[in-house]
Amino acid sequence: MTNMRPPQKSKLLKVIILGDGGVGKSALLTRFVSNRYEENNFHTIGVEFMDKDIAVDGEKYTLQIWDTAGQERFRALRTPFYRGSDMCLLCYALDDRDSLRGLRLWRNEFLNYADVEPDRFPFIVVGNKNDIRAEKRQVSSEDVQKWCTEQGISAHIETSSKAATNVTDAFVLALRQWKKMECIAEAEQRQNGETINLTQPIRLMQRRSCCMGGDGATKSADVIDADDDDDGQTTDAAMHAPNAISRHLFGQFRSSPKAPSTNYRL
Ligand SMILES: Nc1nc2c(ncn2[C@@H]2O[C@H](COP(=O)(O)OP(=O)(O)OP(=O)(O)O)[C@@H](O)[C@H]2O)c(=O)[nH]1
Repeated sequence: MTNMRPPQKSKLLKVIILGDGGVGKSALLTRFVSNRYEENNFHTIGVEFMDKDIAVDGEKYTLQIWDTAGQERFRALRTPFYRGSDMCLLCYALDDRDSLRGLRLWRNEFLNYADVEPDRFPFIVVGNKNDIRAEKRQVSSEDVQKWCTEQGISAHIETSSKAATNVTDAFVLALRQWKKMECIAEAEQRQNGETINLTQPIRLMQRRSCCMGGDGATKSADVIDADDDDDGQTTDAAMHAPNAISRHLFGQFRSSPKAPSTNYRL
């Protein structure tokens, strides 16, 4: 006999990162999962995913994060992988005004192929490259706030994969948005008198299909505990590079180099 609770199983959640080519989606994923940054990244072709364990508010999650090709010509390669996503990071670069405007198309493309309810799906907006010099910045906090309000998105955050700023926070923010949506869905189910399966996340959205990577995914060796900090903020310094990381590619790379703030208290 023991009083010990059985080890808590972590929930597997599929996260998708969308945005124009070159805004830094792959850099964000690499920084989050393996705490590395490369100046000369390759364009993604198709999609690739990596897993990362994270603990938020005392609960464990495995985030299966899908990085997609931002270039228009790879549309057909990326869209089949949208279904089954639990949350979406819409990513733009702070030195590229057009990449913020482009998020409307990204959101529409996602809604179209993922077949989810627009008002019930956890989107967050991520402004990457906030390490750039002030004179290079093309998007102000007011611009992004206005855009988010127009689109009905309640959370945005600025990050820098290069300087390792707010990267973990961006994923925690998305996770908290997902939890918020789950709570709303659960409350609605209760109101409607439906049976709630407490072992499963509540799904308002169309569910995942063949695109999940399952057990074959390589996971980072370390676990981020987003609750560790005294002030409730997560920090990238809390991350450690894992021993062996590999990406699961659903396309290939081609080798051509390319050229903190949030509205949300975590
Ligand atoms: N200054 C700065 N540059 C960054 C940052 N993140 C990425 N970059 C630069 O932006 C380039 C493109 O980054 P990627 O991560 O490949 O962009 P992507 O959005 O994945 O691009 P696609 O694969 O074409 O969709 C990198 O090679 C870096 O030079 C950042 O936080 N700050």
